[in-house]
Amino acid sequence: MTEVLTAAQMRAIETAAIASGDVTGLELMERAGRGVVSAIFEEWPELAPSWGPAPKPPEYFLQDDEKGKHRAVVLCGPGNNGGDGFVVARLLFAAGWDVEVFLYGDADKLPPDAKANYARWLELGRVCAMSACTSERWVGQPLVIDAVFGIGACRPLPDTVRNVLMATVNCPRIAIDVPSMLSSDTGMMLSPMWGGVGAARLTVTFHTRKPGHLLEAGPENCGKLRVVDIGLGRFAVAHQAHVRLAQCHTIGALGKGNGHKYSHGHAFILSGGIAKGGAARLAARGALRIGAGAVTVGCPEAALVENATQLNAVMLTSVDDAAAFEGILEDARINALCIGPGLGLGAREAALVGTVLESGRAAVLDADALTLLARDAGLFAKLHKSCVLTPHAGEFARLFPDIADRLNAPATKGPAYSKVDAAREAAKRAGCVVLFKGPDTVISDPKGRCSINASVYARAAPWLATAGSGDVLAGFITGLLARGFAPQQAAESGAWLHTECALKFGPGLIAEDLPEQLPAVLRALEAS
Ligand SMILES: NC(=O)C1=CN([C@@H]2O[C@H](COP(=O)(O)OP(=O)(O)OC[C@H]3O[C@@H](n4cnc5c(N)ncnc54)[C@H](O)[C@@H]3O)[C@@H](O)[C@H]2O)[C@@H](O)CC1
Ligand SMILES: [K+]
Repeated sequence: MTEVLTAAQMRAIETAAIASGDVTGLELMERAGRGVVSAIFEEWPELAPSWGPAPKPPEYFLQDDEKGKHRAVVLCGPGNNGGDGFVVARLLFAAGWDVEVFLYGDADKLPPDAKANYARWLELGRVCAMSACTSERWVGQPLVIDAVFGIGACRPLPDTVRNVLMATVNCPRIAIDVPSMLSSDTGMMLSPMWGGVGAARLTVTFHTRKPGHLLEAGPENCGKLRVVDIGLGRFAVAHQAHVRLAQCHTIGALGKGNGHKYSHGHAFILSGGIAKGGAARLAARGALRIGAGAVTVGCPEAALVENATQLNAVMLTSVDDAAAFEGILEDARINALCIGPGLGLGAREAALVGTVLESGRAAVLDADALTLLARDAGLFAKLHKSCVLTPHAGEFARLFPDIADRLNAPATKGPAYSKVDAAREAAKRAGCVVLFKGPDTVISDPKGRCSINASVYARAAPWLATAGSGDVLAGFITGLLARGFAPQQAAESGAWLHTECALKFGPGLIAEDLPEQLPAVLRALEAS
């Protein structure tokens, strides 16, 4: 499932499923609880009930010496996340575990399905108040089930809950749906936790990933992430509101068929002056490798010799000023532009940004071009729907200071404002695609169509944090624009391929390596 759903969308789907008569809320809660227990046993098969000789448990799961039982402590909250917790408690108990349950909140005020499962648990064991969950409980490191808050968490944790969660630091903790101190819409910590003690070992969520699993502090706090199917597949949310996981679009379109080089597009990369050309050259290499038929670097006359010694398949021409560039753009075959990497921030460069935008051609604006846009509202106003902006967090804050402030403000009440919301608002204001970079890159078009390229979990590629890697990304997107990809698809596919190239190379990666991984990555993609 490539959809990523917010809390509100998840609730809408649940409501639609129940209204259809297909399933009750109680049944969904049962499926959720069963899914959590199955995920635990799949993750640690040695804990699953077995008819054979008792397998040796991992060291961190205490076996009660007398009874030989595994031990779990289930921390339940006042909503349906707590309800899932009561189901898990019952199922672990049925599997022969020793289970203790604590509740934050008033049992009389539990929502109906949670209350039903609370009552079922009471037939098997006790429920104590969260304030009675004292530290001796954690001796021997029982399995901790965090069912305090799920998608309903929207403000800082109550002290009682925060203290209990902090005290479980040495225990394996399984978060139901989302770790309780994390906003499922934003991935931001609702309450600070010292030195990562909030991190779960495993998070089991339902139906789809939520933005908070992928954005900001989410990945480092979820541990492993598992998505459990609870049978909501046929209930959809309105398409415009969708956020999807980024993917590579229409890879078939990158095949070269029988065309000649110019039928595969001509990308033009503008460069800075002497000793500043490396970034543009990296972008050019990326554009060429990803499939643009021809790529040209344009630099000031004084930098021609330097660039000529470094470029072969990439063509080179001098662009001393905006007037010269206007002349070059009379060649209608130039169909994608890239400006910003290593560009500089002077008058020549600002004028060039203006020419790029006035040409109406598909264009990637990165690095220094973003700073120039932030400085000049007149330039910003020239952005159009064939542009792609590729800011990292600092550049984003310069371009959209009010949006960045809103994004960084602590959440005190829901619904929270996420990196997805920020990218959408920025794209709408700019009137073009915005690719907001990070390990959790968010790509949005002005209509709010949005995807997340998450280089996290199995796709974590920390080696991408290397000088010049953003220049290559700008080149990838420019190359895809030259091949005729729509801006949103070019940005999304470029970001996805960028991560894949980093994964293919692995540790030790430098920016030059990225384009060189593309042939193998594209071949594998074609084969799949
Ligand atoms: N939506 C669905 O399709 C399904 C939801 N299920 C479970 O239901 C959960 C959502 O349940 P709810 O909507 O009841 O939400 P939660 O159980 O996440 O929490 C909501 C309750 O906690 C309170 N609360 C939130 N933050 C608080 C804070 N910091 N301090 C004190 N109180 C706080 C809220 O006021 C509300 O009473 C999901 O996360 C999931 O675990 C599952 O049972 C299966 C299906
Ligand atoms: K939780």
